[in-house]
Amino acid sequence: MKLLIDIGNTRIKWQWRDASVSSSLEALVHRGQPQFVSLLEVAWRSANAVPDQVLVANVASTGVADELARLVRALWGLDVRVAHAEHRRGGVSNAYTEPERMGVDRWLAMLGAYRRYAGQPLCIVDAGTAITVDVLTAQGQHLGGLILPGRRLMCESLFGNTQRIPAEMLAAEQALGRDTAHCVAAGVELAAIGAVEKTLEQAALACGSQPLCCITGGDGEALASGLVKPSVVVPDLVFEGLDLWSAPQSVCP
Ligand SMILES: Nc1ncnc2c1ncn2[C@@H]1O[C@H](COP(=O)(O)OP(=O)(O)OP(=O)(O)O)[C@@H](O)[C@H]1O
Ligand SMILES: CC(C)(CO)[C@@H](O)C(=O)NCCC(=O)O
Ligand SMILES: [K+]
Repeated sequence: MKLLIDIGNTRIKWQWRDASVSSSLEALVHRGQPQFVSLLEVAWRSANAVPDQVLVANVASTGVADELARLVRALWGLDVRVAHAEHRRGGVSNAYTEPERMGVDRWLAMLGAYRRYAGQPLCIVDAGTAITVDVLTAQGQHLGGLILPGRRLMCESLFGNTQRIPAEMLAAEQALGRDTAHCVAAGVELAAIGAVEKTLEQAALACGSQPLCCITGGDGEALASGLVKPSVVVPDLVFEGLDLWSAPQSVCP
C-alpha cells in the first residue's frame, strides 16, 4: 500500500493506493492551522492502513513537508520520498530550462495526463491556490504554461486593496453581476476561464489540433463548468503522476 501526499499552499491532500484500488481523496487545510500534524495523525490512524511507501509532492514550505516527514517516521518508521520536477520522464519533456524550479504539482499533473491521454495535444489546468495551465503536444513535448492567482487569491487581492469592495466571496451565477459581490465573482471566474480558453486557442494553433483540456484542483469542477470547450475533470491527476513518478520502470533517462 502506498500513501501519496500532495502538499499545496492551502491544503494537504492524500490518497491510499495499491495495485488495484485507489481510495477517495482526503484533504485538510494546513494554512494557518498549526495543529495540522495532529489532525493528520488522527486521520491516518483511523484509516487503519500501513503504507510500505510514502510519496510526497510539496509546493508549500519545506517546514510543512519536514513536519509531515517526522509524523510518517513516528507512525510507521518510514522515510518519505519527495518528488521533484525533471527534464524528462514517462515520455514527457519539460520546456523549463531549469526544471527544478517548476512546481512539482505541475510536473506530476502533466505526467498523469500524458499517461491517460497520450496521443493528442493536452492542456492541463490545476485550479488551486494558484491556477496553472500547461500545454503538451501529442508527442509529450511541454510547450510552456501560465500561472495566475486562484479564485480565493484573486478575491482577497480585491478585498485587501480597495475601500468599497467588501469581503464577500460568492460563486458566479451569471456572466455579468449587478451588485458588487456578483461583479467580483463574475470577474474572477471569467479571468480563469478566459486564460484557459485563450491558451486552448493558442495551443490548437501550435499543435495543429484542438487539445484535450484536463482539469484538476479544488476549484476544478467550477472552472470546467464554465468552459465552452470540452474538458475532463480528473481530481486525482497529481496522484496519478506521483504514482507514475514512483514506479521503478520510470527511471529518468
Ligand atoms: N477551507 C478552505 N480554505 C481555503 N480554501 C479552500 C478551502 N476549501 C476549499 N478551498 C478552495 O480550494 C482552493 C484551493 O484548491 P486546492 O486545495 O486544490 O489547492 P491547494 O492544493 O491548497 O493549492 P495549490 O495546490 O494550488 O497550492 C481555493 O481557491 C478555495 O476556493
Ligand atoms: C504555481 C504553484 C503555486 C501552483 O501550485 C506551484 O506549482 C509552484 O509553487 N510553482 C513554482 C513556480 C513554477 O512552477 O515555475
Ligand atoms: K495543486
